[in-house]
Amino acid sequence: MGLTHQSCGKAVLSEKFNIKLGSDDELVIALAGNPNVGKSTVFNALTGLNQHTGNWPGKTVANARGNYTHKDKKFVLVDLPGTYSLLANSVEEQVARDFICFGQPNATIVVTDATCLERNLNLVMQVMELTDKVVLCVNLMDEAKRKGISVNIKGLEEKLGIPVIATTARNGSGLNELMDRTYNIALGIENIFPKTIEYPQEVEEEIDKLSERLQNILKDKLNSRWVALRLIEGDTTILDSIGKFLFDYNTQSIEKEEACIYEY
Ligand SMILES: Nc1nc2c(ncn2[C@@H]2O[C@H](COP(=O)(O)OP(=O)(O)OP(=O)(O)O)[C@@H](O)[C@H]2O)c(=O)[nH]1
Ligand SMILES: [Mg+2]
Repeated sequence: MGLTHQSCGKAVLSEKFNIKLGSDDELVIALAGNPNVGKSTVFNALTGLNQHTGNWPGKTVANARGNYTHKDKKFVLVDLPGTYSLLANSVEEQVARDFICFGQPNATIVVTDATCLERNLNLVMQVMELTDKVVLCVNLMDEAKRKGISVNIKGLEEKLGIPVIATTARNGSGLNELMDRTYNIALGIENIFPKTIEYPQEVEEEIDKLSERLQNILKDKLNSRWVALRLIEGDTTILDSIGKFLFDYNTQSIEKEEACIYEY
């Protein structure tokens, strides 16, 4: 058997990401976003920790983690490195991708810059392709206001089908609502209808064929449609990560199962 019971779920968090949950009902929240959009500022405000923040990109290169309590629940918040995509073009992208894929967070908050939202939405859509437990935090609202930019938060929420919250993390504005909506998504309280991306028919047909085969291997451990898309794009780094996080190294079955993906 390639998939081991122990290497799934909470055990993966502990063994592969060194995140030990205090209790079984503790919830894990990932904090993703482009570089320099205020992720660590949100992280510090929520956890009371002092993750380094500054005015230049690329400071958070490993996963920092902290805790906060909201209402009756304890949360572990994981501050991911800043990335423009999840396509594993860099170490940062791979670290962020692997955590969202294999850490199985109960929700992922994507922090964005209100002054250049369009560029930031690329990552939001990529995260939405991977998981439907997404919360969009539109940060730096004070800067947007200063520049005369207004953001239609309700309109975004309707178009994307996920919670969208305006924040100015530097002064704490909007963070309570961010925690409320994240709580709802993590616990499945709020009904959401995340927009799905549909590709041209011939691509969709290939996705269907490949993801059906992947489903047999991945079970429900990872979104097989998303993996199929990565493989169609020629990104095979996901196979290394699947081997590392979901399967035992050293088993013949993984070789057989990976070979079966490659054969396709
Ligand atoms: N004006 C304003 N500045 C903010 C806000 N949030 C964060 N900042 C500032 O933006 C800069 C970057 O913030 P960080 O929290 O380090 O950003 P980050 O996304 O963690 O950056 P990386 O880890 O490099 O990806 C810092 O100077 C923050 O003080 C905000 O809402 N308004
Ligand atoms: Mg940071």
